[in-house]
Amino acid sequence: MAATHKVKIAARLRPRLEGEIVDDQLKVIHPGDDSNGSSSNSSSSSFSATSYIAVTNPRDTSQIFKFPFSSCYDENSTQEEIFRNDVEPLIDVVYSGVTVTIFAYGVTSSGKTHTMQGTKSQPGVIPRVVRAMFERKDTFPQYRTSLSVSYMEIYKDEVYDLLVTRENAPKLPVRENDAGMVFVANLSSVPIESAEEFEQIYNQATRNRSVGSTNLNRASSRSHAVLTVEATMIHDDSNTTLTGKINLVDLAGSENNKQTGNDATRMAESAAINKSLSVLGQVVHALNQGAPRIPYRNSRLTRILQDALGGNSVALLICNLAPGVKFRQDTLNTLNFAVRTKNIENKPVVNERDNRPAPKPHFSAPTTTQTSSKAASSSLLQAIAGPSTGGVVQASNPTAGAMRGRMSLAPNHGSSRVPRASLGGVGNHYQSFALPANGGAGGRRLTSIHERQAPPAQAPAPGLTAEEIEAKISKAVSAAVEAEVARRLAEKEKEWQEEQKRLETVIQEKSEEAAAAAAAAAAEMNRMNEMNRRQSEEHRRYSRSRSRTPERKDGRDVTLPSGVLTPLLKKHRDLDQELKERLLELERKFEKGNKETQLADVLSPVSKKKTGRAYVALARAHSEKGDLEVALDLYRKAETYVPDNIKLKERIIEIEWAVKNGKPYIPSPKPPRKQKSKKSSSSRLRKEHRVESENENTAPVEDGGLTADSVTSSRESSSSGFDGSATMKAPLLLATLPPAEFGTELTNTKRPYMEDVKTPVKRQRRGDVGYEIETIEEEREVEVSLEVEA
Ligand SMILES: Nc1ncnc2c1ncn2[C@@H]1O[C@H](COP(=O)(O)OP(=O)(O)OP(=O)(O)O)[C@@H](O)[C@H]1O
Repeated sequence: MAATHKVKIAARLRPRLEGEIVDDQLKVIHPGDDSNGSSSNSSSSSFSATSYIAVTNPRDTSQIFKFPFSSCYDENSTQEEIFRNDVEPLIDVVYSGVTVTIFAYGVTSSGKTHTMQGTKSQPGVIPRVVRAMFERKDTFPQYRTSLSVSYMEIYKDEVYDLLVTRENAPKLPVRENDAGMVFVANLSSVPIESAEEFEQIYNQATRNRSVGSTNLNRASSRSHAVLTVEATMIHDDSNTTLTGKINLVDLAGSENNKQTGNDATRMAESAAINKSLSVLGQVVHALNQGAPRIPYRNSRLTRILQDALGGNSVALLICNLAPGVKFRQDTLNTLNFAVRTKNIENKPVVNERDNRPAPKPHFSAPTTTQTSSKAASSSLLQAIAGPSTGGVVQASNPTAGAMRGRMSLAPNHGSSRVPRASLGGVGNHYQSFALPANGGAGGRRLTSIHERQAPPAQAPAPGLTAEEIEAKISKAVSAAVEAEVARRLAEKEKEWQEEQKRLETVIQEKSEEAAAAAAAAAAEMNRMNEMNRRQSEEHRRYSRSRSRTPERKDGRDVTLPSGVLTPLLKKHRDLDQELKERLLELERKFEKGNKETQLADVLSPVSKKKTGRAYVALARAHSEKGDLEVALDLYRKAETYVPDNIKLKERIIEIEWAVKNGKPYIPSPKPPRKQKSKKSSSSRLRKEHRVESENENTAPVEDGGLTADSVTSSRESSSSGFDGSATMKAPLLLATLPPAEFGTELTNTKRPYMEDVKTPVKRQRRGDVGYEIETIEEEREVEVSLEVEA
C-alpha cells in the first residue's frame, strides 16, 4: 500500500520591527475571530486547522486573499508554542528511523533565522530539537542510541562544511548513490553526547556561516544552512541498525535588490539565493503538476532537499512572513509558494539495516521485513498527519529483505570527524536503506529480477538434486543481479557525466557571454572617456579664451563672442597642434570631391578672394538668422576659396561649437569696410582695391564668382525679394540658398550696422564697451582680411 505524507505547512507572522511601516493588511485569523480578524492580536497565538492568513489585495483593497494552513502563528507567538505544536511530535518520527526535514522559508528579514536558531533568551527550533532528542534518547532501551551532527551551508550554489574552519573548508560535491539517494560527499559528522556539547559546536559553526548586512537585515543570511542531527539506533538482538535523521534548514531569504541596497558582492550572493529559491519554486510546481521530470538538479539546494520534496522524508515547511508594507508582494509570493508546497506528497521510509552477514541468495527465500520499526513509524506518522495529509501514512521498505546482508558496512562513529552521509543518508562508505518509493529503486528492481528468474527453478532438470538445482539458480540469479547492478551503475555514471558536461557547457557559455559583455562595456567606456576628454579639452580652450567676459549676464546665456580667440590663436598658432590638425581635416574634408575646389583651382587669386567674400557675406546673413548649419556650410565653401584665412577658420570653429552644443551663435554686426589705403601698403593691393571700389555698386562677376559686395549692395538696395540680376550673376550661391529665404534674409538683415559700431549706447547694451570695440574690430577683420591678404 502506498504510504504518503503531505508536506505540512506552518505560517508565522513576525512582530513589527522598529521603524517599520505596518498596516493592517496582513493578519492571522483564528477560528472565532470576527470577520475583521480583530482577535488576531490575542495574547496567545493560536494553532488551529482552520486558521488562515488574510492578505488584502494591494491592487483592490476590497478583496482579501485567504491562505488556510494547519498552523498559523501571529506576531505574539512564542518559540515554545511552535516547537510544542509542530516540531516536537516529529522527534518520535526520527526515532522510528525516518528522515524528517524542517525548513524555514520567507523573504529576507521575515524571521527565518529567529525561528530556526533563535536567541539565547528565545531559543529556536534547532536548540530545542537537540534538547528533545537527548531527552528522548534513552526511552528506547532496546536500542543503543548515539547522536551525531553535521552542518553545512550552500553559499553561491556551492556546499561548504560548517564544522571545519572556513579556511580549510573545501567545496563539497553533491552525489547520488546507485539507489538514487542524494548525499554530500565528505561532509563531516560529529558525535555529540549532550545538548551542551552540541551548543558549543553549533555556536562555533554558526560563526563560520556567511552572514552580511543589508538595508533590510543587519545580519542577513547569505547562504542556506542545513543542520542534520542523526540518531543511530543499534538493536543488538536482531543485529539491525535504525537510522533516523532530522534536517533543520534555514533558507536564505528571497531578496529585492532595490530594497536591500546590495553592493556588488551582495548582488552576487543575492543572485545565487534568488536563483536557488526560484528552482525550489520550479521543483514544487513540477511536483504539483505531476511533471515527468522534476528539476532537482538545477540547483544544489533542491538536490539536497530532494528527499524532503517528493522524496522519502517527512517534511514541515515554516513559512515566515514579514508585516511591513514593503514586503507585501513578497508575502503574497511566499504564501503562494506555501499553498503549492502543501500539496506535495512524500513517501517516508524507515531506514533500517540488517547487520548480519549476507545469507546465500536463494530464489525461494522468504522476504524478511522489519515490521516492528515500520509499525512504529506508521503510527507516528499517522499521529502527526494534519488535516492536509492525504490519507493514512504508512512507511514501508518492501525491499529490506532483498537487500539484507549486502549492505553490511556499519556507520563509523569512532573518530570525531568522519566523512559521513548527510541528507539522503548515503556517504561514500555508508549505505542507506532508504529506497526511493517512486519507481527508481534498485531494490525493487532486484525483487523483480528475482521473480523473473524463479520459473526455471520450478522445473528442475532431470538428474540434478534439489540442492544442485538451487545452487545453479542462485548462481544465475547472482550473475543477473550483478549484471543489472553493473548496468545501472554504468547508466548512472553516464548520466552524471552528461550532466557534468551540460553544466560545463552552460558555464562556458555564460562566461563567454559575460566576457563579451565586459569587453563591449569596456570599449564603450573607453569611447565615452575619449569623447569626454576631447570635449573637456575643447571646452577648456574656449573657457580660457572666454575668461575675460562673464559666462552669464542678467541670467541669460552669453554665447562665445566671435573673434575672441584671435589673439590667443595668433599667439599660440604654432603650438596648438590639435587645432591645426582639425583645421587640416576640415580642409581635406571639404576639399575632397567638392565642386568649389575644382572651380577654385581655375580661378585667379583675386577671383578666389572675391568669391570667398561672397560666401562669407551669405554665411553671415544665415548665421544672423540663426540658420547656423547653412551658415557653417557656406563658411566652409568660402574656406575653399580662401584656405589660408585664419579668421575664417576661427569662425567655422565657433559655429561648429555652437551647432554641436546646441548654443545660439550671435555674430557681431557687420563690420564697416576698411580704408584699404590705411591697411595696405603694397601698390598691387591698392590697385586691386581701387578696382573693387569702382565696381562696388555694379556687383561684378569675375570668372563666375560673386563678390561679397554684390550681395551687400543687393541687401542694402532691396527691402524684399531677390534681385534677379544677382540670380544670373551668382549661380553658385543660388545653389545653396532658395530665393524665398534669401528675400526674408535681406529684409531681416537690413540694419545700420555701421552706426551700431560707432554708437556707444548700443555697445553698452551688450555690456563691456571695450570688449565690444575689440570684438567688432575682430569681426571686421574676418571679412576685411580677405581683401587685405589678397
Ligand atoms: N518572532 C520574532 N520575534 C521578535 N523578533 C523577531 C521575530 N522574528 C524576527 N525577528 C527579528 O527580525 C529581524 C530579522 O529576522 P531574521 O534575521 O530572523 O530574518 P531572516 O528571515 O532570517 O532574514 P535573512 O533571510 O535576511 O537572513 C531580526 O532582528 C530578528 O531578531
